[in-house]
Amino acid sequence: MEKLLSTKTDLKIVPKSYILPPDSRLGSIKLTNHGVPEKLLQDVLDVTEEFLKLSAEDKAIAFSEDPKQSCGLYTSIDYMKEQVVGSYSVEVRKLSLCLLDLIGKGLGLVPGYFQDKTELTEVQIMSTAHCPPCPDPSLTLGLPKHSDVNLVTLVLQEVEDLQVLKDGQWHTIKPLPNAFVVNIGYTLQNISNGKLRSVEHRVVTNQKVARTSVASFILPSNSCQIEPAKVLIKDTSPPLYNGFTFKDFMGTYIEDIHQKKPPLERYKLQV
Ligand SMILES: O=C(O)CCC(=O)C(=O)O
Ligand SMILES: [Fe+2]
Repeated sequence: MEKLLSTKTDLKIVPKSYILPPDSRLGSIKLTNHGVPEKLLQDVLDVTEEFLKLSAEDKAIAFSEDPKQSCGLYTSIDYMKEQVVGSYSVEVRKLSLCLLDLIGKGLGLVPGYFQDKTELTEVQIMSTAHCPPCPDPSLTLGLPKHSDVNLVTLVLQEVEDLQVLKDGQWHTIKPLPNAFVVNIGYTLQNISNGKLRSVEHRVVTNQKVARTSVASFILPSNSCQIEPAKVLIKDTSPPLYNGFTFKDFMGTYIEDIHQKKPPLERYKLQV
């Protein structure tokens, strides 16, 4: 994979095992040997944990109700920390786009499908989730059950509390050292005309250790039109979903999540 990052357009070197189907067992891929330096992975988790250990007053300085407001304050007081988070976000974006190239190849899309239409992968959001040890894990979750709204999410995790739902059963995704967990989001499910499916996941709590994870999401711009890729539509495989602008989908996604409805259901076509 290291080679891939520097020779992105030459996909002939990709071993078949990197191309679809990913992990058909659980619908969630563990990505190793990806070329992002191990030290950078550890450093970004360390910087995140340091931030979370700050006092509530210090963290409040970086707080904003506005989701468009970036949290630059903490890392910008320290050049080294800014470098870590900056380099990490660049590397993880490169890797995500590379992965989307491979997914596109696996689906039979034209080379560069995700990157040539720059609007499709214009936005990157990084988030962190922190769960302190919980005296009674049966009483609460770290993150409730959901599927991601975007194209792909790369999660760094060290503690095994991430679970995915498969055939009505929750399965724990065991962390592998220096690996990313890759989750497919609803936007990619629509583009792939259902060939790839977003996976429902949640984070449970545990009694013994605190857990911190760092997730990076690749999303379209708000005005981007999302629809099943034309090359995937044939007499034998009609479109499964209506198109939408990403902004409209974000709105209905939030509404449907609150009402516990599957967010792509209202866009489904009768076939
Ligand atoms: O913390 C994790 O392992 C998962 C995070 C996640 O699912 C999310 O932020 O959407
Ligand atoms: Fe998620």
